[in-house]
Amino acid sequence: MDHDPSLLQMFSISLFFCLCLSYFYLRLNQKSVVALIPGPPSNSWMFGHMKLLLLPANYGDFEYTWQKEYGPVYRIKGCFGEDRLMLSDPLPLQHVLNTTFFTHGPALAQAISLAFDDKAVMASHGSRHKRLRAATQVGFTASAVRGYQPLFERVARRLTEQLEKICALNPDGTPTDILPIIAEASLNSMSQALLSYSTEELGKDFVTNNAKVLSLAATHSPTQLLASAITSRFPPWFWRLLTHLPGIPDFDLIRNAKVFAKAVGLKAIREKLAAARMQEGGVSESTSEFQGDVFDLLLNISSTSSNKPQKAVLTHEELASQTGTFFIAGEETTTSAIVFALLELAKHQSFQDELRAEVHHFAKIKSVSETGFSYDNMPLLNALIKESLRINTPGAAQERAAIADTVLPLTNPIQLSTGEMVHSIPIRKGQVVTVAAASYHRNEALWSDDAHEFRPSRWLDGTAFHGRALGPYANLLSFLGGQRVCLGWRFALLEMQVLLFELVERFRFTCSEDERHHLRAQFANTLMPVLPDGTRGAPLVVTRC
Ligand code: HEM
Repeated sequence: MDHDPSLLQMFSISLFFCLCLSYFYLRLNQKSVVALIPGPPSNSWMFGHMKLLLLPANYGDFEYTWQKEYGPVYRIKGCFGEDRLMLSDPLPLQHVLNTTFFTHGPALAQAISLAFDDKAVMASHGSRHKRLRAATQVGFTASAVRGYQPLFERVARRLTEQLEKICALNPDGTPTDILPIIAEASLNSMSQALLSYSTEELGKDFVTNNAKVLSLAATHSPTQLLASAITSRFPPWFWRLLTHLPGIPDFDLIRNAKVFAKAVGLKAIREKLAAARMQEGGVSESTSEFQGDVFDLLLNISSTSSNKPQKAVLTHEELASQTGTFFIAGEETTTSAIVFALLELAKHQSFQDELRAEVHHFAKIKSVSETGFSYDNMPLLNALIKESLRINTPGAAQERAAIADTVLPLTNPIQLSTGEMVHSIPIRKGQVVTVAAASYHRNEALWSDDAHEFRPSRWLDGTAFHGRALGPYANLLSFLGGQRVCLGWRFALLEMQVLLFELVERFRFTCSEDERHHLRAQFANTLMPVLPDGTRGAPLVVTRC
């Protein structure tokens, strides 16, 4: 039997189109497994759970209850009906952080792209991110950071002098808001250890714009949640273009902050290279252990080398592009960590007394032998830092999105709403997940029944979680982990150790029951203490001891 070739052709084409249509129909209508994972009900299509997650009176008011009810892996609704996964189970968290299947989630990527230079390590991806990380890491290794200790100690002395004056002016013990004071010390630590600059040398333009960008990032409202949910779906070039539109004050601010930060970086590089050239051929004047600040190390001019600039891995342009990121990433996070540690001390007076005894003991050792002394040898000081970072982690929740289809492994199986038990979750490209660091730190299955309590002794009696390693420090997710692990985590820890040591040695911190009751922890970019009127602040009674 003869077939009409044109009929056969038409039949093949129609079959092909039918198959394509069915594929797209099935793909669009195929319910993702994530949609079948149990989670809290939502009564708002527009906001989903985002207001409850990000704008509660006290961070975690809802999230910690959801974790208790649904376990360490559950589904929540994002804005406009989107399904999102909340993760505080170490096994899928490891997959998210340590593999290349995930990148910054859309809202986080948008914030990073707006705030940071596109050559900055935090805003880079793929091979460029790898190269920039490897190059910038040089300024943040254990031995490099040890070299910054005298700089942090100088900042700590200035901070204690400032507090002495406040105590002298305030003998009746009215509370002092310590947040701006610690923020200033943190900025000072950054400028000293990064560039060997005083805060004044950074210039007024840079300091004021930086502060404004930080306070812009610190405001969260329902409207901003919606705006971010919509605009974060646009490609990054679109947001960058937006920041160049003149006449919009917030964009002017963001643009200026980037320009000022880069200018400060370029100025520091020029000055450092000129100073190194002046000493070229001469013997280094430095006899101290100070090898140089972060920029010296990244420019490959340190006092232990011949001071002759050698070929650095970063171009000067690339190094200057990191300035704003280092300041923004390091300043507020460290301020939050130190302020919360002081608030915990104010709430736990007997622990504060024990810690002060330890500090006085080590201060004697330090005064007779700098070499025999290390902040790492102080059990209570380090227990305070770990416990406070666990309970008040500055980066409480971090958004990630899958860049390819993948499968999330689970520690324990989950029963889907269909009744089926699953041991892993297939994830589609684009799926948004939350690395719920704060929930992970309070996961009772890992940290025991008292996970919500501040109990520093857990770090000394072996009851802190010692399981699957997450994060670079104490199994905590405060500095995240994997390829995006915080570049400055050792820097931040030493800064915290030095500042807390000096503060506890000289001052007692207290707060009334009433003030304690009114303080809230809110998360907008960073977890911060907030006063009843919604402004950030941490009023404590500071007395000389
Ligand atoms: C207690 C203080 C600090 C905390 C809690 C903290 C936390 C974090 C977290 C959670 C991330 C990952 C963000 C993400 O990918 O979603 C991060 C990244 C980063 N941090 Fe920190 N940080 C602190 C201090 C610092 C300091 C002092 C510096 C620099 C001097 C710094 C520089 C960076 C940089 C450059 C990144 C980006 C790394 C990358 O994308 O590869 N951080 N930090």
